[in-house]
Formats: sequence, structure tokens, C-alpha cells
Amino acid sequence: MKWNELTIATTEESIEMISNFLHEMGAGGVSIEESGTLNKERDTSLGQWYELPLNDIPEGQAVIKGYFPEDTDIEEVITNVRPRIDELREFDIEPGEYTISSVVVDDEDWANAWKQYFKPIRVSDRLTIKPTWEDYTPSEGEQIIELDPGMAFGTGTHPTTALCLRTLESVIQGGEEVIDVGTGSGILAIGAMRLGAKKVLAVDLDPIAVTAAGENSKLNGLEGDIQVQLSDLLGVLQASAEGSASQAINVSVPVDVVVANILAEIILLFVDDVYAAVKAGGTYIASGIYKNKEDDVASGLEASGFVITGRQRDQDWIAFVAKKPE
Ligand SMILES: C[S@@+](CC[C@H](N)C(=O)[O-])C[C@H]1O[C@@H](n2cnc3c(N)ncnc32)[C@H](O)[C@@H]1O
Repeated sequence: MKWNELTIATTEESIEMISNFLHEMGAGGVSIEESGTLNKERDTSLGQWYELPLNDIPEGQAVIKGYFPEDTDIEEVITNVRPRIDELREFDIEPGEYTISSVVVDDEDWANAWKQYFKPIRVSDRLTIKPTWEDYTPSEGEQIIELDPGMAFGTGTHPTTALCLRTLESVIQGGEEVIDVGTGSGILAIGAMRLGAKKVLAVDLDPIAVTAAGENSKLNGLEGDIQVQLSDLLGVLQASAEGSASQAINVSVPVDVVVANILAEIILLFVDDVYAAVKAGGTYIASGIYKNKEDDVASGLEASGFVITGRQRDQDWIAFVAKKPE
């Protein structure tokens, strides 16, 4: 298979936002090269994976590459991404005199290259993410999330994912029913099960993610407990209530916990639907929120009736823990 490789040369401070834009616009993967990557801690890095710099990248600069399926209208992606990059200046993020270019590459050129940098990561007290191709012996009490993210988002290296896993660890007591919205590789659904949840309904709008999450659930022997559905946000719940869903869902709504690692704009779009889908006393973990949207999301959560009980932070990202009052 061939891919459109879209390369954006910009500043290090723009990496987080531009990587997210590329994911949102349908990139199957994003890679990042920046100056001095060799000296940086890999488990606190942003983006899907980091490459060692092949060229000399000047201090403070970065090269971000997004990989789009061959049939993508790449000119349209470029047209759409430019104003979003320019807008970063309004949030005090300076993308510099960035450049954008694209070439068509073969699958093999990139699809496997990143694997050598994806190593087992202890992401929280109890959870370790282990790539399928790595050998790893867990210590006592350590729970393993076996993962081959393929082209779906969710290796665990992104702060927004790590925040969700750490928060799930404090929220899941055992026996909960959970909905994971925007499951990507299925990493949060598997994490929730490893922490003691009873069942997870995992949804994503992207068919690549649905396939990856299904395969990863199987890899972990959890295909009977995690149901993966193609759904626009919580649309599947409505379809299920109306009797038009393709199959019965595996959780009883309202559920104990909803977790969503999606950008702030989307979190705000469906906050009332989440409120309806969570039990009184239940928890909503809302992640994917960049610092400039913190106040908007807090207001949106409170306006829908949630009480914010925690804000976890990692770098410039925030995950909210919100409770539905009893
Ligand atoms: C930031 S990734 C999170 C992946 C994984 N849950 C994690 O924490 O690493 C966001 C995911 O949300 C999915 N997504 C975006 N918009 C969506 C929507 N409207 N409905 C369902 N999923 C959506 C994307 O396809 C992507 O897999």
C-alpha cells in the first residue's frame, strides 16, 4: 500500500498541536523528529512515536510527518491545516516560518520503522504497556496491556493516554461497566479491564481503530469482555435504544464510568450525552484537553451537571475527573 507522507517543518513548541491536527484530519500515523531527540526521555514524549533525527535539525525546530492513505486529497489537507497552524499564534504558540510538503511513500518505508522505539512502558503503578514484539517479564501485581497499535492512535506514550490510564487506576475499584469513547488502539478499554472493570463498550468513528481495538482485545484474551463498535461518539447508544443497532450492546446504560480521550472541542460537543450515559455517582474521565481549553471544558462539564473532582496534568495536557451527583 502507498501513503501520502505530509511533512511539516516547524518549531518544537508546535509539535503537540500540529500532531493532533494531523490525527484529526485522518493521518494513520504521525512521526516526529526534533533537534536533540536522543537526549529526551521517550516516555514523556508527545505524538505517536519519535524518530532519531536523520538530519541535523536546528535547535528548537521539529519535523512532523503525517501519513495519509493514498486516496486522501492531500491538497485539501494542506489547505485545511494551514489556517489551523496560523491560528496557533493566538494561543501564544509560535509555529515559525513553517513549510509543508508531501510525497507518496511505500508502506514498508514507515509502517514498521517506529517499532524499534516502542518499548515496554510502566505507565502507572499497576499498568505496563508491552508491544507484542517485545519480551517482558512483569513483576508481581503488574498488569500488562499487550499492544500492537498498528495505525490507530494509542501507544500510551502520549500524555493524554497516560493521564487516562492513571486516572482509571484510581477510579476503577472492580466490577464497573465502562464506555471508552474514541478507543483508538483499544488501550484504555484493555487498561480498564486489567484494573478490574467487568465490561467495556469501546467505540470509534474510524474503521482502522475499530479493527485495531478488536485485534488488541483478542491479543489480551478480552474479546468476550470488550465490545468494539463503529460509532460517532455515543450514537450507538441511541441506535441501541431505538432497536436499530447492528447488535445488542454489552453494557447496561447508564454505566459506572465513561472515559473519552478526544480533543476539547469534541468533549464539549457531547457532554450532555455523556451525562445521560453515566449513573448517578458515576465518573466521567475527559482527556485530550490542551491547556488553552481548560476553562471552556470545565464550564461545559459543570453546565451539564457534572461536579469536577479532579484535574490531572501531564505537560500541557489536562484530564478532568467529573462525578455525576448521587
Ligand atoms: C486521541 S485518540 C485516543 C485513542 C485512545 N483512546 C488513547 O487514549 O490513546 C482519539 C480517538 O478518537 C476517535 N474519534 C475522533 N472523533 C470521534 C467521534 N466523533 N466518534 C468516535 N470516535 C472519534 C479517533 O478516531 C481516535 O481514535
